[in-house]
Parts: sequence; structure tokens; C-alpha cells
Amino acid sequence: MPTCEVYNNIECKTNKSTQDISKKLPKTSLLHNNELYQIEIDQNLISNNKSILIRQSKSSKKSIKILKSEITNKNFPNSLNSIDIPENCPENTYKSNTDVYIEIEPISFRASEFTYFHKSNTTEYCNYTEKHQSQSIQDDILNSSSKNIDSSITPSKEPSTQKTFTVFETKHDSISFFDNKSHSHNLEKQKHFEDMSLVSIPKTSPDMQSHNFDISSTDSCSDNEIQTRPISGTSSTHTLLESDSIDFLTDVDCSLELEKSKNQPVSLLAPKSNIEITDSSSVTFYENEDENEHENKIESFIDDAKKITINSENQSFGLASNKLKDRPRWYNQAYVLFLTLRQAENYTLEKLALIEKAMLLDKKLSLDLGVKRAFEGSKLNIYKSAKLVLASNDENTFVKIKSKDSKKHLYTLAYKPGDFNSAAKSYQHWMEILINQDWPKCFNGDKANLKTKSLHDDFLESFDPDSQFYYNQNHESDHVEYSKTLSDSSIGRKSFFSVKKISLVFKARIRIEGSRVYIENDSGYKCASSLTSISGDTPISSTNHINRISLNDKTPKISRASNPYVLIENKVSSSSVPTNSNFLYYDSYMNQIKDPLSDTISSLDRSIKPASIQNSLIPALGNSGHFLNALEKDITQNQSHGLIGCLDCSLVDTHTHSCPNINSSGLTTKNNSCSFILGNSSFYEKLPVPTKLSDIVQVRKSTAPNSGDGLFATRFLPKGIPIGFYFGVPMTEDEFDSLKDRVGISSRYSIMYLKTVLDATDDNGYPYRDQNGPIFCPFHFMNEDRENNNFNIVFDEGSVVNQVICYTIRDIQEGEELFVHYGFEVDRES
Ligand SMILES: C[S@@+](CC[C@H](N)C(=O)[O-])C[C@H]1O[C@@H](n2cnc3c(N)ncnc32)[C@H](O)[C@@H]1O
Repeated sequence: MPTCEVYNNIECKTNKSTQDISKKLPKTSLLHNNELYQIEIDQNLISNNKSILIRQSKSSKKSIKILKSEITNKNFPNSLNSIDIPENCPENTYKSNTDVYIEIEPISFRASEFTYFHKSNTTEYCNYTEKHQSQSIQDDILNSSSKNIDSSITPSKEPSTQKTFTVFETKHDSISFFDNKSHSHNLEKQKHFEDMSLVSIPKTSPDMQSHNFDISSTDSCSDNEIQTRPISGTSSTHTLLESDSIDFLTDVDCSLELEKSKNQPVSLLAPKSNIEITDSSSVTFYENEDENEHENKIESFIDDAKKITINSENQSFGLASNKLKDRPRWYNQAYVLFLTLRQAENYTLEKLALIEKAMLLDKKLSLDLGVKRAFEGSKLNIYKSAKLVLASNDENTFVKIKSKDSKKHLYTLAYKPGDFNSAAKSYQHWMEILINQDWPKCFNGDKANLKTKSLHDDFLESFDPDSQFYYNQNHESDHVEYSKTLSDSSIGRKSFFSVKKISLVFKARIRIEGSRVYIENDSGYKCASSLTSISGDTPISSTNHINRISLNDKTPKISRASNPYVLIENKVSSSSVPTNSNFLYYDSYMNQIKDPLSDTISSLDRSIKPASIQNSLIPALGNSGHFLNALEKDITQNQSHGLIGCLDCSLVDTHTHSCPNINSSGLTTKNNSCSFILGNSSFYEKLPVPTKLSDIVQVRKSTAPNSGDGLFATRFLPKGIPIGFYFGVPMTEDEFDSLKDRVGISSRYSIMYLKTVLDATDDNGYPYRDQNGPIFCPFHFMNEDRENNNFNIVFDEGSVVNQVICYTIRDIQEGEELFVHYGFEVDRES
């Protein structure tokens, strides 16, 4: 025993007296993590008492763990093999009618290792203690991996009656039982080990002589215990099963190797019928010791069965968890549901049937791939989570349909996977709408109410109306209607819609400091631009604060009439503005707000000459980070046109600032509004509206070195407009890998829409070049500007599934090459 000094005020109490065992402990400074110290508790204290209390006094600040060793062991209670006393923990009580040794281990973290020793008598224990002192066996244990524990713990002089085993809790929250006497009966079990109560050491001591190792007896089994009991000669039983325990088998890299007699079945048995066995409880029995040799595996699901029997003719086998890998990137719940529908007739299933089938498919996939399932947990949870995925429909993959006759909800796919004709039809349909309905607005500077953002009405038409594959023909197709939950934003850029939301959130500031303007929102200010004066007037001074606009959706007065926007109005000298020019709104976002815009325009003072009174609108910025960033970027990039503004001072909080300040700096106020200019201004001539793709773009040799063809603008393209769609036949990654991946040069042209591959090439894997063919998509020829890392086009996810819209993100002049960022390459291996 080390010299003991006061340490942590550990008390050991019986029902009759208290023994301060602190003084038996070494000085605090001598203690290191993972060191074990054994304290012999006074025999007198214990002998006549059934109950011993060990506690850490409240004043102690350190967390300690108390470990107990027992000398005579037979009646040592099951659950009391260790006591962890965290700070301020209530008293822990345990009973013993035998001598007790207490080992106190200082720990700096919870759940470090501990040992539990059975010894047959005091003498042996002393031997053991000696060994411990001289060789620090416990240290070995604590620092070693589970593999070498059983060799390190074997005492040198071990009486034949000695029963020794170690419970070892690793830092990885698992626990192993070792029969350390006989390696041939190397019983190992690991378990998720959240709290120590899970370890059960049986009343009955293992019979080492017969090499039957039994650390369990069913009558001592509580619900959350794990017991292992290989029984020689007849069968081996592994008794679990709480859902946690099952997880341990499947999710942890663990193995339970059982000695088994020839031709005897092994059972996996749930002790209680009311224990729920989770659906994730797949267990693999390996006939071969090498888990990695999957050839001879016998797999079994534990579904509703409480017992699994596996017959094997081999001499030995292991019960091992699959070494479950993480799922590949594409394998998730939505994908499993998608695949299930994909395999269904007409791609349609009733909701519950869909979920049931998805569960089965998930099982199969997870086994095939050796990965964890996408759906885990109890059936109830799986239902819940599948319903959630269907309801949120994040990727617009599913369409909910409802039969009038039936209250059941049917789900179908929003597109026909892998079908060129249906993809081509959709593409042509989108192009038609774009060209005929949107381009006239886009190229006239009136982008409000673009059809691309409100193709809702056309949604049904856009989905293969001939075959109507999305109707389940067997389900009264005449009575099937799309549910109202169908997204409004069926086509077009989502931000078109989100812009509308801006009108509900208003909290912004525009601040002028020196020659800079700051547009602020709650998250801090953003530098917007340098200020220039109007028509050569003196620069705005730093006293010219434009005031806080403090509007929010709780502000009752906000209505269209009260104009919750900062109005930005160009107010430049007429000489700088080409007369008769058509002004394009400064910012594309402005033009996407239809109603407020028209209201606002009509309320503006139009007395100024037409050439200089073109109006734009900036929504009050508020939470519209999107807009704010766009604005900031626009201005700081110092584009050829700028923000020319008029702040409607009716919105300004006049308590803090007032408009006259602005006036005094040379800016004008008129009708309660004040004007300022940010950056430069420019105006655009009206150009004819294009009517076909070849009116706006052309494929020819790229300016990027060694990059083949590229795409060029054949006329001015204003910023922020949709100029086309990136055509591709939607398919799963699996399909693409097997059908197209190495066909021609398909990989160069195919892009991902969320988790779907859009295959942009023909059967030979080459892009469609025939301008008169069923598909010609010039955007297939857009390159990346890798040298300058620049781009003027972005791919934007349309609201219709698998729709990729090509947007201009800045004004593009005639002759400019169009560049896009392809985005990250997808590693389909992972
Ligand atoms: C969608 S295609 C673009 C059209 C392609 N240049 C052609 O001639 O058909 C994408 C492929 O073009 C090539 N590419 C695109 N940008 C490039 C660049 N900056 N430098 C070299 N090759 C490029 C790459 O081979 C890429 O896989």
C-alpha cells in the first residue's frame, strides 16, 4: 500500500459507524489519472455489517471514482462492481457480507477504465496486491488495449480455484468481458457503455475448470443487462435485447465469439416479449472468424421475431456486427423513398405502402452495401421520419396526389426518371414559356411577374401530358387531382418568390459617413459604396446621416400605401441620360417585386423630366441578406451603372435624424424625399426582344485556352435574367454510373441537380449539337474561366424538379464569352 494521506475526504460508512478512509489514500499530488490505489477497509468496520456506504464528502472538489475489490466473492451483488462518485453525487450504498477493499482512482474525466477482480481468498488477494504494487498491473490494464488485458492480468501464482476476470471499460465507451484464464474461451463482448449500470456480474462464479464460462444467470437479468452465455455441448445463447443493446451489436465494431459444438444452433434471444427490437437490428453471423470474409456470412434480421436460430455446421463461428461503413453520400431517406417509388407501378404508391416498401428496400440496400440503414429506430420512428421527408419534399421529388374517392394519399414521382422523351418535352415546354412570355419582359426591363417564376398553371402540362405517367392509372386516374400542397413556385428561381417576403421584414439603416454609404441590418453594417454628389454638387458631408428606417412586421401602419420601401430614384442631370432611352432597373431584384413596385411607381413624383425620373425600388433591407449582399456586391464592384436614389423620408425615423441635413449637403429634398447617388449611372438602349436561343448566344471556339468550344453572347444581355435551361435527362447516380459514365464524354457535360444526375448527352455520350434536333442546348458548351476564376452566368435550381436555369449575374455585352462555375465535381465513389 502506498502511504496514505488525506485525500478528498472519502468516507466509508456502515450503518453503525463511519470510517474516514481518506487518510489511507496517498497525497493528492501523488495521484495521477488512471492510477489505482487500494484501501483496505477496516475489518471491524465491516464484519458485522451488511451495508457499507462510500461517499465523497460534499466539500471535495475533485471527481473521483471508487472501485471495489472483493476478497470472498460469491455473494457479491451484481450491480455493485463499481461506483462512480461524481462531484456532489448522492451517497452510494452497497452491501457486502464480506471483506471489502476499495480502490480509489482519481479521474479527470468520466468513465475511464476500471477493473473488477474476483479473488478466492485473502491470501491470494495479498499476492495479487503485491503484484499490483510491483508491476502496476492495473496500470497495464488501464493503458492497454483490450487485446492484451487478459494476458496482463493473469496473476503469476494462480490457485486452481481462482476465478479472475476483468471488466474493462475503454475510453471508447465500450466494455469487454474477458475470461482471462483460458484463451480458448476468450469471451469478449463489447457494449456501448453510457452508464455503468449496464454491467452485470453474476452471482454465480464462472466455472473455469470446465471451460464453461458463464457470467450470467437469467434470473439476475434486468432489462438493460447484457449477458453472454456460451453453453457447451448444446447451444449458445446470447441474450439481449434492448434496442440499445442491439445497436451495440450492429453499430459497433464488435465481435462475440462463441465456442460452439458441432451442428448446434445458436440462438439470439430476447428475454422479454415487450422489449422492442428495433428495425436496425441486423446481425450477421460469420462462420469464419475473419469478419472481413463475407463469403460465409449468415445474415439475419431481428424484426418481430424474438428469437433467431442459426444452424451452422462449422466448428466455430463468430457473432459479429457488420463492419458497417457510413452510407454513401447519395444514400439517404429521401433517396430510398425515391427508389421505392421508382420501382413501383406508374411510380405511384399509397403513402403507407410506400413507407413499408421503403423500409424493406432500405434493409436490402444496407445489407448489399454493408452500410448503415437510412431509416433507423423503431417502426414508429421510421414512419414518422418517412412522413416528414415526404411532407417536406425538399428536393421536389415527390408529388402528392389524392383520389376523390379515397382519402388515402398517393405519392408519385415528379418526373420520369431516365426518360429522354419526357425530359426533352419538359425542356421544350420551359423554353417556350421563357421565350414567349418572359423574354419580352426581361429584355424590356420589365421583369416583374416573369412567367418563369409563376409557371404554376403550367405545371401539370409540363409533365408528360400524353402518358400522364404521374397519374396512377389503377387508381381512378380520372379522379386523381394534385393536392393543394403542390408548390406554387413550380418553375423559376426560388428567390423570385422569396423577394416577396422581404416586404414583411423591415429593419434597416442607411448611414452615410463621409463619402461612404452604409446599409445596415441587424447583423451589422455593410459598406455599400462611395458617394458622389449630384451633378457636381459638393460631396455629402459626414453629417448627412440618412436615418434609421425602423419598420417591422409588427408595425401596424405598414401597408402598401405607406410604402415600406426605400425608394431609389435616379435623379441625374438630363444631360447624362440619353433621351428616349429605356431604363433598365438597376437591380434585378427590384424588378421581381410586382405589386409594391407598381404601387410605388404610381406614387412617385413624376414631375421631373422622363429621362431622369426612371424609378427603381429597393425593398427595405431587413433580413433580406440575399438582397443586401447583392446590393453590396453590385455597388462595390463598381459596375457601369449605379444606384441612384431617392430616400423616401416619410419612412425615416425623424426622431433621430431629419432630412434637412441631407438637403444642406447639396442633396435635394422634395416632397418629403431626398435623393442621393451611389456610384455611376448608366442606361440602356432598348433592344429587340429575342425569340430564339440563337438570337442571344452562339457556340464557337472558346477564348479559354485548350477548352474546345465555348458559348458567346451575340447581343447585350441584361443582368439577372434567365436565358435558358441546362438540359439533361434525370437519372440516379447509379444509373448514370452503369449506363453512361464511361460512354463517350458524357461525364464532361452531365451535371447534378441535387442528388439527380442530369445526363446531357446522347446515347453515344456526346452533346447534342444539331440545332434542328429535338434538343439543342447551347448551355452545354459554356466553359469555366479558370484563369480568372470569373463567371457571368450561374446555374440556379428551378422550382420545378430537375430544372436548372441559366441566369445572367451581370450585364453581358455583345461578344462576351459566357462563363459559369460548374461547381464542385461530384465524387460518386463516396
Ligand atoms: C460542359 S463542357 C463545355 C464545353 C466544351 N468546352 C466543349 O467543347 O464541348 C465542359 C468541359 O469543357 C472543358 N472545359 C471547360 N472549361 C474549361 C477551361 N477553362 N479550360 C479547359 N477546359 C475546359 C472541360 O473538359 C469540361 O469538362
